[in-house]
Amino acid sequence: MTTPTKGLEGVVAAESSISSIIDDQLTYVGIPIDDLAENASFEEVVYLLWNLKLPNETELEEIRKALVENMKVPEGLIAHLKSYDLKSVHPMAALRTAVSYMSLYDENPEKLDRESNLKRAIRIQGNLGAIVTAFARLRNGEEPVQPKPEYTFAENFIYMLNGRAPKDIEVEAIDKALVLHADHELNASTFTARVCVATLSDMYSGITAAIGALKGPLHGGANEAVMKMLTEIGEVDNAIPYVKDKLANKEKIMGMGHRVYRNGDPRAKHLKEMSRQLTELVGEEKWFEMSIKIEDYIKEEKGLPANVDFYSASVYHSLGIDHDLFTPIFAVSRTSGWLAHILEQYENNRLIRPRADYVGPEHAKFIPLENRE
Ligand SMILES: CC(=O)SCCNC(=O)CCNC(=O)[C@H](O)C(C)(C)COP(=O)(O)OP(=O)(O)OC[C@H]1O[C@@H](n2cnc3c(N)ncnc32)[C@H](O)[C@@H]1OP(=O)(O)O
Ligand SMILES: O=C([O-])CC(=O)C(=O)O
Repeated sequence: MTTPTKGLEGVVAAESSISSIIDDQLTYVGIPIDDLAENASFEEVVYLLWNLKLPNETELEEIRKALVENMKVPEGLIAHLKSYDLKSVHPMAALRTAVSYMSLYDENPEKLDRESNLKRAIRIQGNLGAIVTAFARLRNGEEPVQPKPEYTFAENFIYMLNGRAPKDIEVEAIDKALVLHADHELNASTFTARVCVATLSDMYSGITAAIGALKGPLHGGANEAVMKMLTEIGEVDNAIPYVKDKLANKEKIMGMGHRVYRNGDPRAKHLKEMSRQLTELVGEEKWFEMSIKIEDYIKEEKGLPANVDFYSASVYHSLGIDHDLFTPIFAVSRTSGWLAHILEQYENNRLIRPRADYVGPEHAKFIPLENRE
């Protein structure tokens, strides 16, 4: 048996037409992420990822309407969310459970043809937005807000979170963040989703598994951890002593480093600029200034770049979003990518089952219970 590659680093485990990272450049279906971040709405990206082409005007309007329709919060789901211990449960745990619960209301989740799966994908994508916003409101003692038919996905997300009309700058920031987080080749949560559905399990199982993988602080959970770190640092002058201390204790600096990018995550600069603008707008420039100091120091000392999670933290914080909702927002966006990969996996499926290099004891004897220490 060959020696395993720790963490599967550099291992090519699938063919995919959805997104690529080549020479530190990210594309969705061949389109550079910078072009999408500057010009595309989240709905356009969702359509692109699922159909491998940009939508025309009619197709775009159709998918926008279908997503909004599915952002309506089903009564049963609200009742289910209300049954959680809302004050103590983490929203990622709530989301993971709620998506699994959704499958109970699908007439036949095992019907896996593309048409059924595309309908299901719309339902899952829309409902994700509804679950996160409804959960956020319910735990504050507020009733969930239903989506407005004329709004985009990003507009509705903000509206359903805050219960008031979204501001232009909020829509710009959330739409951009949703576009930037939508897909990322074979990251840990997407791989998880593909492994899960490659057993021919259903889409809800794939998304539930993926949410579980995204939740961890080495992956999507890092954005919440970045804000925890910035809050602990408190003031700009404390930033360098804080990270020096962490590095001296062999602790990781959240939002820094990446398995694939060596010279920088191309998504980070868009969020960095958004963070600059938003922190200035709310008069809390310190979060941006602290972030720059940390980014420069870690680049200099460790040669590590800031990843997508780093500046998204100060962006969401400036929008007044609760810190534990940062990763759920990532999940709402990445669901579009997970669904695209699930569709792709079903279309050319083979069970994913690697081998392990056994390093445990050999020729061990069975000891009867009464003789064990
Ligand atoms: C959307 C996303 O998922 S983006 C990633 C989000 N995660 C984070 O921001 C968490 C912080 N970053 C990390 O933990 C890592 O950089 C990862 C998980 C993203 C990538 O990890 P890997 O490719 O496995 O690198 P690994 O953890 O093996 O680190 C390699 C070396 O760089 C160091 N290193 C990597 N990231 C960091 C960091 N953030 N802070 C300090 N040191 C780091 C490691 O300590 C290790 O050093 P060593 O060789 O002296 O032991
Ligand atoms: O690709 C990765 O390993 C992590 C990442 O940046 C993402 O999922 O967006």
